[in-house]
Amino acid sequence: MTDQIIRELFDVIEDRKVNEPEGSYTASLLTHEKGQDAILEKIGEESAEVLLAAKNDDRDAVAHESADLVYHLLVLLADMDMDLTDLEAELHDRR
Ligand SMILES: N=c1c2ncn([C@@H]3O[C@H](COP(=O)(O)OP(=O)(O)OP(=O)(O)O)[C@@H](O)[C@H]3O)c2ncn1[C@@H]1O[C@H](COP(=O)(O)O)[C@@H](O)[C@H]1O
Repeated sequence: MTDQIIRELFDVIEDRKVNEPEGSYTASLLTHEKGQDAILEKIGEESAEVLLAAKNDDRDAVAHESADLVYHLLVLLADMDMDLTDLEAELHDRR
């Protein structure tokens, strides 16, 4: 289930990268004038929001901000022409 939704999300992100549809937040990040820094800034922001939510013991907010963080990490992988299998391989190697 978790595997599947992450794969689905990554496929959408890759589609946005190729097709750059109007109004796509993902496409706007991937084509941002700041380049990769735009994505890295979001990862920094979302990480801080996860920390804040955890410090406030707010489980709903931790879930919400973690989803934002995972999404932006996947955008970074796509930006770097990496595949989800790169991440999966790394996680498997640690088992
Ligand atoms: N999973 C996400 C996703 N998570 C976060 N975001 C965006 O990331 C931004 C987060 O930045 P901020 O925290 O500054 O924004 P915010 O308004 O405070 O939002 P929240 O903290 O309340 O999330 C918001 O604009 C969110 O809309 C996402 N945008 C898109 N997706 C997925 O990507 C798909 C394609 O989206 P488009 O590229 O827009 O078509 C969507 O169908 C979703 O499945």
